[in-house]
Amino acid sequence: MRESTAAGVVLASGAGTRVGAALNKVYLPVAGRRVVAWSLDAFAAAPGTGVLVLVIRPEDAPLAEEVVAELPVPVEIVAGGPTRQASELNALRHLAPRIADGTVDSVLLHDGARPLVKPELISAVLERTREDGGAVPGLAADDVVSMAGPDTVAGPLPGAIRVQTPQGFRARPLLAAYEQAAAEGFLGTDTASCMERFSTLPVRWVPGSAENVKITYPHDLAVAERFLLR
Ligand SMILES: C[C@](O)(CO)[C@H](O)COP(=O)(O)O
Repeated sequence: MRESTAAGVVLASGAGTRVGAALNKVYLPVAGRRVVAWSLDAFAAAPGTGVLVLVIRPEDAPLAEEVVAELPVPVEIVAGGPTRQASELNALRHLAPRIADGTVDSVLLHDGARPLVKPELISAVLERTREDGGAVPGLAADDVVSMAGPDTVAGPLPGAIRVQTPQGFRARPLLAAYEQAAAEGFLGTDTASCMERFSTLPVRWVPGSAENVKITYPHDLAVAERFLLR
């Protein structure tokens, strides 16, 4: 019988303009390494993700090569597209032969800009993905989350959670959903938004981590550095 594994897909093909740096934010240094090196390392340490893919902007290829050369496991580099949706699709098409033959049974997609993800969270998402088909990490909001009008609030959104990555899905329905989304020109905010629209898989949530911050603004780098050096 053929062995199946999960694939970790780390997305590093965004522009990251909000951080205000000349360099793609995932290659900025934090706690002595580049941001994306921390993210990839967590996947390398997680049991069960036997395939690792890094999705890049072609112009970042020399930096990406430098990062993957220092990792303890092989990383497959794939060129991203103009949107997150297109980059995810490129990664899934790259994996398509292994998805078709069952070698890759699940795919976990992760923001390269979340360097504090822990192998334990990756494992929790993978376990729930294998059980139910789809899983994301979520954090209950500490503050009230309200719908905002132009200058008023329209009441709390009950049960709101903050969604993080990695987001995991069974590989075959994931690829099928992304192909259908591409045919219909759909642009999602994250993997779950595409799956909610184009698949019948439930998207479960597992407890995320307050430390699993996303580098979006300059101050996020300082926060991440403090956590990583601890
Ligand atoms: C996927 C995500 O991390 C969920 O919170 C988030 O949507 C990514 O946002 P970005 O603007 O693409 O960094």
